[in-house]
Amino acid sequence: MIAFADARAFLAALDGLPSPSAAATAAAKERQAELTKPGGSLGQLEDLAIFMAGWQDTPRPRVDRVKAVVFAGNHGVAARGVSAFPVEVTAQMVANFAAGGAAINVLARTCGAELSVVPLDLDRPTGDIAQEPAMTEAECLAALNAGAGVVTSDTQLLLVGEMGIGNTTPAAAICAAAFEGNAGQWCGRGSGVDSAGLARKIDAVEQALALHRADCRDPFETLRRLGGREIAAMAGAMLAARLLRLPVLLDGFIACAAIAPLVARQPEFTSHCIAAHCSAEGAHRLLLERFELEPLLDLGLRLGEGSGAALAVPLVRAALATHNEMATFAEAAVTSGG
Ligand SMILES: Cc1cc2ncn([C@H]3O[C@H](COP(=O)(O)O)[C@@H](O)[C@H]3O)c2cc1C
Ligand SMILES: O=C(O)c1cccnc1
Repeated sequence: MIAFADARAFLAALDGLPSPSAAATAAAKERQAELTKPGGSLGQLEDLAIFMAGWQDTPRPRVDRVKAVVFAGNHGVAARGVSAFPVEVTAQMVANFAAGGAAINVLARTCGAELSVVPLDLDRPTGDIAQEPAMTEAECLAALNAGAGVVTSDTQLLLVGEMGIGNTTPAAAICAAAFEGNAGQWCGRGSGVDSAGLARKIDAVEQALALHRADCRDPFETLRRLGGREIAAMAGAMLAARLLRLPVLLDGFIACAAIAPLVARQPEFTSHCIAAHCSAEGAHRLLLERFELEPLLDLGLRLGEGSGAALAVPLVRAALATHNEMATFAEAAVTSGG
């Protein structure tokens, strides 16, 4: 199990990221060229199969064990009226996840992912980022480790989602700190806040940046000052996945914002990640551009919970099924091209 002893260990892990297997990548490319289709004709499905082969270190990758984890947290900044919904909804949705009635329950079932939900101190909202750091060092480390600790090496594909009323506000602040730009550029309507609420949100992010930006020297400080428990947990889980060489399907704006400080420090961080979709929250596209990732799907989703990641699982399954089960030119006695 991955755990970080302190902030330095977390940062050191980022500086020593493992790479995919070059041999398995090359073998999977070779197999793709032998399958009964014009080379490249399965487009991104071919890339997905080769990507999975590299990270699983096998020319015949599999997706039998898909794990979805949803982290939940509450935010002090939500008291500023930055969301269309009241903070109680976070805990109510956690109960809904337990009862099986949320979108992610249905989508995880549909895509054959095992779902776990990790509520993080819901009765203790983080500090209001417009006034103080969201978390102490100990709280941020605990959240990172709560995320890292759920990632196990028997998983073949990881989906990371979140639930936290108000969390598009810290997500926007994190993006601005990691990648520059002003508050307005990174703020959208989240779960549907009205124009007055959006103005309060931009104002909160501006205040948070004025207060913390100069101290956001490294990804730990950015997550601690501007993030939230579920956001830090997502970052911890996606870093642990990398250390265990597990591929990750990235969900929406908040999941991507969670790793924005890691990518700003280590641009190569996302090489174990697939952008499952592009959210309707406008800043998600900006973030994916910064990550240099092309989303697989663009369905107008703006939900989070890992919903977009779950929807991309069938594409990964299809990519691996074609890769593993198609006949080669030799097997099918089909004449290959020059
Ligand atoms: C019922 C409900 C279910 C959700 N599931 C995910 N979110 C999404 O909306 C929230 C972020 O938007 P904002 O920053 O505007 O509050 C997060 O909880 C996110 O996961 C939900 C929101 C609601 C209301
Ligand atoms: O893109 C997301 O993940 C998102 C967008 C709006 C609200 N909640 C989540």
